[in-house]
Amino acid sequence: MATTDKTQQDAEKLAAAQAAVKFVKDGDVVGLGTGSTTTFAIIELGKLVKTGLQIKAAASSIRTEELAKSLGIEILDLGRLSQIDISIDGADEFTASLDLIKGGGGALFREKIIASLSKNAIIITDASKKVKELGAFTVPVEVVPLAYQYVFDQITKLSGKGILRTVESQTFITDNGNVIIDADFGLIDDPAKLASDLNQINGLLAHGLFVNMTSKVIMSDGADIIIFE
Ligand SMILES: O=C(CO)[C@H](O)[C@H](O)COP(=O)(O)O
Repeated sequence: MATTDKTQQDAEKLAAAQAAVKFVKDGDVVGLGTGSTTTFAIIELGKLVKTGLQIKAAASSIRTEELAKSLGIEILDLGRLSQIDISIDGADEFTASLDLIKGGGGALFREKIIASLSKNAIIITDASKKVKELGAFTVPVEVVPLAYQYVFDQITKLSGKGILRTVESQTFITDNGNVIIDADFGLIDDPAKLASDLNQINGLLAHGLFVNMTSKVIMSDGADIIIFE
């Protein structure tokens, strides 16, 4: 049963993170996601590194990179990697068929590159992220600023209601210097079709629908670890 209690949710995030880091082996190149759940995993990895685990990592955001470095995890240049052994990231929603919405933290573009490079793309979540159908959470869309109105209008043509993301009344700017449109498509019957339609839009750098990109979701519901694969 999903909870909204933060302490309980944090306990679930930690449990999922601890289960996920067990899949990391000596010598691995590890892709690190962004967000509160992934933060638990990065801290667990930092502890393992201090006790001798040898890994190198690629980060999906500046804040993840800073955290990882502060814990003694060596960071590689994501743009120079052809493959990542294992990645650990969070999600805003997931279904039993491993379709995801990501990008609540605004790191979706680099997260998608990491997932694309990963042999083993692991998503960790608390129980609140499991849904029957995606779409209660809006789909984040990263847009090159000069294409903003064009992309916004294309999203409207796909029956999406877009809102420019702001933080404290200021336009949110991604680590890549772009803006985010949070697009409400209602419940999404066919995530693969919507993902493909969004992929056709020029000026749209990345969207938060992750379809066929995940090896397993490790979810904690507080009592048990449940693995979807
Ligand atoms: O996609 C993401 C960031 O771009 C995060 O993984 C997603 O928003 C979940 O975050 P949290 O673990 O804080 O709930």
